[in-house]
Amino acid sequence: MDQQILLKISGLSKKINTSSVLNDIFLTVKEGEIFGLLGPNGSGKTTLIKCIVGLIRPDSGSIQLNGLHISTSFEKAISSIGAIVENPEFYEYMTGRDHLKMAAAFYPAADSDRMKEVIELVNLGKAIDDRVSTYSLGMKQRLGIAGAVLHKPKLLILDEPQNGLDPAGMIELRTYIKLLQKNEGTTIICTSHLLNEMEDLCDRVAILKSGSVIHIHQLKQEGSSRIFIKAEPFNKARKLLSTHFSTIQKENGLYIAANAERIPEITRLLVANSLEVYSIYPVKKSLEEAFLEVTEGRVGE
Ligand SMILES: Nc1ncnc2c1ncn2[C@@H]1O[C@H](COP(=O)(O)OP(=O)(O)OP(=O)(O)O)[C@@H](O)[C@H]1O
Repeated sequence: MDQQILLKISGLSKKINTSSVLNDIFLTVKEGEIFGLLGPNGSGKTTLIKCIVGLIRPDSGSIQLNGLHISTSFEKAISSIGAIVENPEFYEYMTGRDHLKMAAAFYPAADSDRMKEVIELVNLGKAIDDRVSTYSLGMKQRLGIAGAVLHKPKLLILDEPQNGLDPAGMIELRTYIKLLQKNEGTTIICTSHLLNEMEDLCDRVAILKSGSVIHIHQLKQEGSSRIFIKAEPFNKARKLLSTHFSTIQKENGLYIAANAERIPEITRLLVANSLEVYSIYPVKKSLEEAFLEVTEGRVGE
């Protein structure tokens, strides 16, 4: 079944002073997915997030959350969003629990059971009663997330949450974001300039450059545009395949440009030509490859 669209952005543009910071953005985010906004510094990620959460008003275009226009049904639409824009800020002398209590005061649904639930979800354990001054940056990020999901938002937005984290902190953060998606069905939008991190975390990624979406990359997909083949005799296989497909030789195998559905047909072709097939499987295009292709302007979506 097709996933429902939770967030729909159409024709969004924003100028700050005289420069265009967002240019005619079209995006849809599906319910339950982890969606990445990937782009270099200054590409417009934070500005786009600020438009979604109503911190700044776009010049044109529309943003709909669950079918509600942010511009006309702001309060209702925003009530299903939790967000951390830029760094989560805390009072160092207060405990993690004090902060959660303070945030819970805004949400009638955030009772003590929910508080317990979110503390478990981000695994703050006993540290929740320690002062924030004793927390690592990773713990602060997790406390920020706990506060942002107290009201069980449909959509959680995290702006560069990996900033300043060490590799272990990043792995930990990724684990909790994925847990939220799995256990609570939360849809998550996450911005970053870290390509590998986005690849490990997201289901889909939009690549931004100078305020425009230049590519949307599906990471967890069934289909594939390349197939890896190992067959013997190697030279005979290469000659045969290169007459039918665009072929690249790498290590001890061949990559051909074809979709996974063609594997049975290709296997038959190899066998009919008396080749021994040792391996044949689809290969997903990595985010890095897609990123290089679009930023070097070689292909579109
Ligand atoms: N309040 C502002 N005044 C002037 N220029 C701004 C303002 N906010 C953003 N910009 C400009 O808009 C562009 C996009 O900024 P934005 O912060 O959205 O990018 P970003 O992709 O989030 O980058 P970063 O990773 O550095 O936060 C930048 O060129 C920035 O200088």
